[in-house]
Amino acid sequence: MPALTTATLPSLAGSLPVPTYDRSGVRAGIVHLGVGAFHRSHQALYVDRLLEQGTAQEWGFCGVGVLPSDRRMAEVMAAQDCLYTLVVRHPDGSAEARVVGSIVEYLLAPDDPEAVVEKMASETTRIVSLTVTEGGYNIAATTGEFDATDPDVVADLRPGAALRTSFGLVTEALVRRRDRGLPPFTVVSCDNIQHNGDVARGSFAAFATLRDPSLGEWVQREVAFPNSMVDRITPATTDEDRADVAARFGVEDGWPVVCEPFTQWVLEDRFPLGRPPLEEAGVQVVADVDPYERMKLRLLNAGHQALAYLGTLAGYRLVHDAAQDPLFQRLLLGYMEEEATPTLLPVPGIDLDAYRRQLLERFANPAIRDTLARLAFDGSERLTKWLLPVVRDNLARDGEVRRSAAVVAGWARYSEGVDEQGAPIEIADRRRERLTANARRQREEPLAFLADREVFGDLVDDERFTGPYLETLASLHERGARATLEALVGDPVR
Ligand SMILES: NC(=O)c1ccc[n+]([C@@H]2O[C@H](COP(=O)([O-])OP(=O)(O)OC[C@H]3O[C@@H](n4cnc5c(N)ncnc54)[C@H](O)[C@@H]3O)[C@@H](O)[C@H]2O)c1
Ligand SMILES: O=P(O)(O)OC[C@@H](O)[C@@H](O)[C@H](O)[C@H](O)CO
Repeated sequence: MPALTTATLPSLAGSLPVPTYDRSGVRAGIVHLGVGAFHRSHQALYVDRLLEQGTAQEWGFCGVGVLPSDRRMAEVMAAQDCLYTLVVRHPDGSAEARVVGSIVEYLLAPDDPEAVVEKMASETTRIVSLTVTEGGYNIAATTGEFDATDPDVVADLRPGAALRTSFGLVTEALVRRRDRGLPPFTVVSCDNIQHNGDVARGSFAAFATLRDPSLGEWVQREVAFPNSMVDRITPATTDEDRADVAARFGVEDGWPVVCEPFTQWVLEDRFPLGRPPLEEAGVQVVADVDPYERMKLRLLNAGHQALAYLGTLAGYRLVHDAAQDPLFQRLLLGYMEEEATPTLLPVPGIDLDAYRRQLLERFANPAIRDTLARLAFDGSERLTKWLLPVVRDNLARDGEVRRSAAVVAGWARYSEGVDEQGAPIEIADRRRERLTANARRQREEPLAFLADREVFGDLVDDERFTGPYLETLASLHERGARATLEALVGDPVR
């Protein structure tokens, strides 16, 4: 079976679509930091479509791995000439795939930070895009301030340091451009954060200010950070996925990507140095992304949080298994309709009822085999940024918070690190030690988990929230997740 490389593309063309454009003529006008599953199922595919249409030769990607853990990706990228297979899986079990060619270079920053900085500083780079996860912006959960105490950030501020962080690399590249009389590139965050462009601006400007206050002002003033909403459920690739790609499409790919059919990208049009004609590939280019972001983060991503912890406690491990359970469908629909939706802004062109129902179907897609563990990863960076804003908005308007409180109580119970059968739960969270220590005290001190003000702010002081929270937590301890949910969600799915 042929391994995926430029040389084998012609022989693969009979089994699946491969790039028909001349990749050697594609220039990397975009440097992307954080080439993981999502970048490869989403942004890289949109540009791949444009390359097929012949309208983006200046806009290929140079991928960058910022962390040492990106070494495996660097090896696969090197072995496969940056090519990979993207597999779209439908609920009926059918799948289609294509080989994506829009990433034309890849650099691993820990091996050669200077090469990464020079790539971004070069005149041909006009956009730097990011999928570095919610934690990648170093924003403290409750203060919303940049965390300058992070050891890697501190190291990157030392003159002459081998740069380790996105902040260090991007800022150094901006300084070089400024010194060379080149305009700054546009920075596009594609992470799941409300106002992701504004948050990126805040973090990069805060880091630049630590280097030199006038540099921080310059970043604030001169660098464009458009906001974006991005959506496509993309699980982590498994060995079964690799075997499936080999069996179905006859190609040996070291790191294919699997995703759902749905995809959406809503983007603000602030690109002083230009951009690819993304609307020709299906991107919605709008003046204000805020309503779209809010809708997606509060319905989809907070909905994922509702499945992650309570679903695991109820014995599920895969997202679709939990999402097909009528109890969870009622929980999700009730949360979305009665708690999240009243906190949304009007969303142009979107029928929210249809959107919610489509979400339930997307979650229930059995072909994706997404894991609850992926959704539960780093809950202190996710649940806090997606679900807690819904709670705070509802408390401000005297709205409903019962289901949100149950989800937080589910997270508290989950953080004890032992499931209802006594088996260990692996807590993967940067604040793991604190979270588990607090959770393990809560049988004696029921508010111990919620009292962590760095994570929850002053929610612990509001009885309208602590009331349903404590009730659910006690029920989870006494009766378990299923019985708790049965008592919580009454209405059948309409
Ligand atoms: N997977 C999805 O379904 C999906 C959908 C929409 C948006 N997103 C966004 O994309 C992000 C990445 O998701 P993914 O599925 O590609 O994950 P992934 O684990 O496959 O890849 C994450 C990448 O980010 C890098 N990274 C992590 N922390 C970093 C840091 N502090 N500094 C620099 N780089 C860092 C990793 O090294 C890796 O390259 C998510 O956190 C989310 O914000 C994901
Ligand atoms: O990727 P994260 O860690 O930000 O969040 C986990 C999931 O909720 C997320 O990846 C969704 O699958 C995605 O946002 C769908 O577009």
